[in-house]
Amino acid sequence: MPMRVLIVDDTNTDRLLLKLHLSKLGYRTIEASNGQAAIDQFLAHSQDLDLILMDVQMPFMNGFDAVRSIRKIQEQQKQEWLPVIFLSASAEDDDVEDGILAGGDDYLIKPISQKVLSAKMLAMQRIADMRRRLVESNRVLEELASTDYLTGVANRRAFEVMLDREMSFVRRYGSSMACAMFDLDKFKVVNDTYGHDAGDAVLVEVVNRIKGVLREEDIIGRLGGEEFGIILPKMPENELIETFERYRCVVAEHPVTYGDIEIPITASIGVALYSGNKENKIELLKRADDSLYEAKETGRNRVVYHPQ
Ligand SMILES: Nc1nc2c(ncn2[C@@H]2O[C@H](COP(=O)(O)OP(=O)(O)OP(=O)(O)O)[C@@H](O)[C@H]2O)c(=O)[nH]1
Repeated sequence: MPMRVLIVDDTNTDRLLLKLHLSKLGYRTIEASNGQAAIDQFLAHSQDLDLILMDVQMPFMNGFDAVRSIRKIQEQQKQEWLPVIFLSASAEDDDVEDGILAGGDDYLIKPISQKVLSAKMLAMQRIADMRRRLVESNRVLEELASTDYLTGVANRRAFEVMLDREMSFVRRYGSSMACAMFDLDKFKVVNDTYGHDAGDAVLVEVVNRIKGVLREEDIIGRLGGEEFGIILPKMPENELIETFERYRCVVAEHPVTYGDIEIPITASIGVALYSGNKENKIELLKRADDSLYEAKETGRNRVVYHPQ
C-alpha cells in the first residue's frame, strides 16, 4: 500500500503542486488548508496516515501549533510515531530549531525542489518501515514472553497478570470469580512409562480438551510442569462444583491417544472462590493450592472446594 500523505498549506497553488508531484510518485494524498483542518484530517485518518507535510506560516493557527496539538493527541492515545516535515519560506536557524522542537522531523525551505522532497519522503518511509518492524518484533517478543512454549496458553507470569486484573474487576463491579489449580495425576509415571515426548503430547491434549469446554472469557495458564491455573470470571458459587466436575471428566473420560498407545490420565482440581475481599492473588492461589493438595491426599481425580 503506497504511503498516505496529509498536505497542509493555506496557498491553493502550493497544495496543488505538492499533490501533483506526490501523486506522480505514487503516494496517496489528503489535504487541509489550515491548522485546525489539519488536526481534523489527522483525527479522521490517523489509522491510515503515514506522513504530514505541514506549511509553517498559516493564518489563525500556524503549522507549529497544529503539530504540537497533533503530537499531544498522539501521546494521549499512545499512537505510533508519524513523521512530520515542515515546509517554510523562512530559512532562519531559529525557525528550523522551533520546528523540530514543535514535533517536526524535518524542515524544508520553500520553494521546494521536487528532487529533495522525493529524497526526504524516501528517507521518512525507510524510518517508518524500520519502526513498524520494531513494533512488530516487540509484539512478537511480548507474546513469546507471556506464552507457554509447549501448550500455547498463558505462562505463569501472564496468568498472574490476568488474575490480578480479574480480581480487580470483581472488587470494582461485584460478582464472584473462580480461581482453580489443576494438576495431572501421577504424571511422572506417564513420562517414565511412555517417554517424555508422550508426556508432552498428553499435556497438549489435556489443555486442548479443557480449552474446548471453557467459555470465551475464561482463562487457562500453565503455572509450571503439569500444573495449570484456571480463572472463571462471573462464576456463581452454586455452579462451581458442577463446572469443575465437567473439566475433570473431560480429562478423565477418554485416554489420550499417542501413536498407537492409549494413555489413561486424570487430574486433581483445587478450587477457590473470590468475591472481592482483601486477599491478593498469591493468597487466592494458595487457597486453590491447599484444596488441590487435599484432592491429591484424598485419592486424586477429584475436585475439592471449601466455601470460606
Ligand atoms: N513430558 C513432560 N513432563 C513434564 C514437563 N514438566 C514437568 N514434567 C514432569 O511432570 C512430572 C511431575 O511429577 P510429580 O511432581 O512427581 O507429580 P506426579 O507424578 O504428577 O504425581 P502427583 O502430582 O502427586 O499425582 C515429573 O516427572 C516432571 O518431569 C513437561 O513439560 N513435559
